[in-house]
Amino acid sequence: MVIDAQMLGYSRPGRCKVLPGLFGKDQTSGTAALTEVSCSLAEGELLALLGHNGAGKSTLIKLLLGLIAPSRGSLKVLGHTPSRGMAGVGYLPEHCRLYPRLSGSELFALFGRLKGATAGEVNELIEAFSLASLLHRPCQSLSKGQLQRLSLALALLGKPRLLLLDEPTTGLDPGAAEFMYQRLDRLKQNGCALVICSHDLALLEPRADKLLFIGSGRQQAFGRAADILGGDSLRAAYSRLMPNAFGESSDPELISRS
Ligand SMILES: Nc1ncnc2c1ncn2[C@@H]1O[C@H](COP(=O)(O)OP(=O)(O)OP(=O)(O)O)[C@@H](O)[C@H]1O
Repeated sequence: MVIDAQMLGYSRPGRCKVLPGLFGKDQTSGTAALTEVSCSLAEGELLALLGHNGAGKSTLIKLLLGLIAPSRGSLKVLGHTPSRGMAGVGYLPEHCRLYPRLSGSELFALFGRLKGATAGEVNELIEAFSLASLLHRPCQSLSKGQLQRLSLALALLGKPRLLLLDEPTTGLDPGAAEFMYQRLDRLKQNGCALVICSHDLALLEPRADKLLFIGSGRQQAFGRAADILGGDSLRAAYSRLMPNAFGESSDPELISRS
């Protein structure tokens, strides 16, 4: 099993106004950001992580990456308790902050060394992502789509067995988004497990093996896509499972203000 999460919960550390940091180590006294999430993912499967803005999707990704530790429940990634920078896991963040003045070739050299990638592997990625003509430009001069292509190629250094992608197609034109998903399809066929957090339901629908819906930090549904959809479109299932999904804002903070 690539991911095995049981009754996972995460509370943000509380803050004391009089003595800041008083509750810093006592995570149970903070705000619950994620509650009772149970899910699993095997090799070559794609899990679509769905939910409204602020639902807790990125928080779950941070738990899977070992950037934050669960407050409750158990979590294993590739058979281990997740830890920062663990081998076999690639990550494409929503806002990719690469060193702006470094060129693509410098970034490949840097991250390639960190991830133990061979020169052959780097060259394969440069070719697969059509990056050769962009490699000598500082990455701050690249367009959104070019930067996203470079970022995904960098995330694949070290041949990850699990790839986590947070909004991989936001801001991409339809051609660039399709290119991105074609690359992801190929990785999946080669056995890589994928977790994709995205609001682009049309691109996710034909590809997702499993669906995890999170609403206000709480799991609304998890299972095989075919079982959850039951013949519905992903948009219809989203609307059925997530109250106020369309039309009105589903962000509880916005609802309470309206
Ligand atoms: N560092 C932080 N400190 C305090 N609260 C935070 C922090 N990061 C996120 N939150 C809050 O936790 C909740 C879940 O945030 P999260 O980023 O996981 O949502 P999301 O589902 O990824 O949203 P989006 O689709 O908008 O990216 C939100 O209410 C958010 O405001």
